[in-house]
Amino acid sequence: MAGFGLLWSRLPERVHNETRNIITSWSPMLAAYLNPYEQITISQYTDDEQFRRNELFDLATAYLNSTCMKAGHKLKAEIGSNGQDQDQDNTLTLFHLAENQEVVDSFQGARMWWNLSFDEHREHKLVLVFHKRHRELVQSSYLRHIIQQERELRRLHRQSHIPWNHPATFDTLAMDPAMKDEIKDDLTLFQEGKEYHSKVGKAWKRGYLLYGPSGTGKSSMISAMSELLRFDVYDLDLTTVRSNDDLRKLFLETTEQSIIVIEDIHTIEDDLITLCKDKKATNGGELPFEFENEKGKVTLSGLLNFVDGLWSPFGGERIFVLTTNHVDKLDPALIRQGRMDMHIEMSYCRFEAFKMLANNYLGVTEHPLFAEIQQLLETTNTTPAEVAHNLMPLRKWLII
Ligand SMILES: Nc1ncnc2c1ncn2[C@@H]1O[C@H](COP(=O)(O)OP(=O)(O)OP(=O)(O)O)[C@@H](O)[C@H]1O
Repeated sequence: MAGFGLLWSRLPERVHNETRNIITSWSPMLAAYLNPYEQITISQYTDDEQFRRNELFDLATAYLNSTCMKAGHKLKAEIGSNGQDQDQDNTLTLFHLAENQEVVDSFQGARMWWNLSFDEHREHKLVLVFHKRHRELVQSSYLRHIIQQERELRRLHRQSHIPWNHPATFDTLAMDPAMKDEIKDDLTLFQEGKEYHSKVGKAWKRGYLLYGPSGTGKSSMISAMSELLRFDVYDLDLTTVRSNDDLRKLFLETTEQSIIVIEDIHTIEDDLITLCKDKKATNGGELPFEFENEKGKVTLSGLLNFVDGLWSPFGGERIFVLTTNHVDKLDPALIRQGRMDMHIEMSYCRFEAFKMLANNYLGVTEHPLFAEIQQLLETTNTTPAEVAHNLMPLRKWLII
């Protein structure tokens, strides 16, 4: 190489221009041929217009933090929590790889060198270097192994941290059996609809509006959906959102195959509608499509884009569930067909639902006293939650 460098430095005087051009164009190929290593760069953000977070970067970083941590000499530390009560003394020290710390991983006997650094925009990037002969292994197995392992860990982690700890499934959900089947079929059709959605150019998402009084099983329904599809649940707290941009970031934090829930959507709409009405009054009666809420910048159209899943450029499947006790208060634009594809009324407990609850809680589907209970349920508005709550004392009666 030194000889080659020396020769190169002498070239201007000795070699004809054309020869120089040939050598110049050949030298990168020659260098690539001689260099036995290849590299893959994984940036923190994607290059497309959406400037999304690159999921592979996050998964690979998590993988390195857990798998190769012992090999790193330069680490960064911060205080984290174990996800439970923040006031308890349960803080953890979290370690991360520091910038420019190289770590080596080994996969099926092949060595992989990783380095975390900054790109020209001061965003983080990971560089993976490996021997040429492992190219196939890296492309077809190693990266897939990282993605699968970390997604599974994330799923388990999220499941243990989301407040969605309803154990309900469609089997235990007490509601009209025909409606239950319709919802299950709709969900299954959606899950199998990847090709259809890409063919018609629609985001692969489906919206469900769950409405009904408190205690009729809206949260239980979400749990049943997540159990049926094996999707994660994100319960979004929009009260902390300050702008459309925040809303977009929140959306981008969610992963594919997830159920994004906004509970009590009417409370958010209340803000918007009140302001909307105010503007209407001062705006010559024109109802503006975009307006500011009390916090300043969240707009109805931002909310609509959010539930339309428009910020998901590659359209991984997502389900949006809005719940409310006051369906009449919602803006028709938010719940129109195509945005909220199915409107599901969760209603008071009637006899069919009662029998399911009795089976869940007591293991009985028939009893002489049921006729009386049926009458009672048909003449009162009792929620399934109230029935469930009272089934234990009822046990005594039913067994006599
Ligand atoms: N349809 C139902 N089938 C089975 N159990 C139910 C049903 N509805 C309510 N329950 C029982 O009542 C409890 C509370 O119901 P859930 O939280 O699902 O109601 P909700 O409509 O989401 O109420 P809220 O609007 O107050 O959040 C559940 O944990 C479950 O035990």
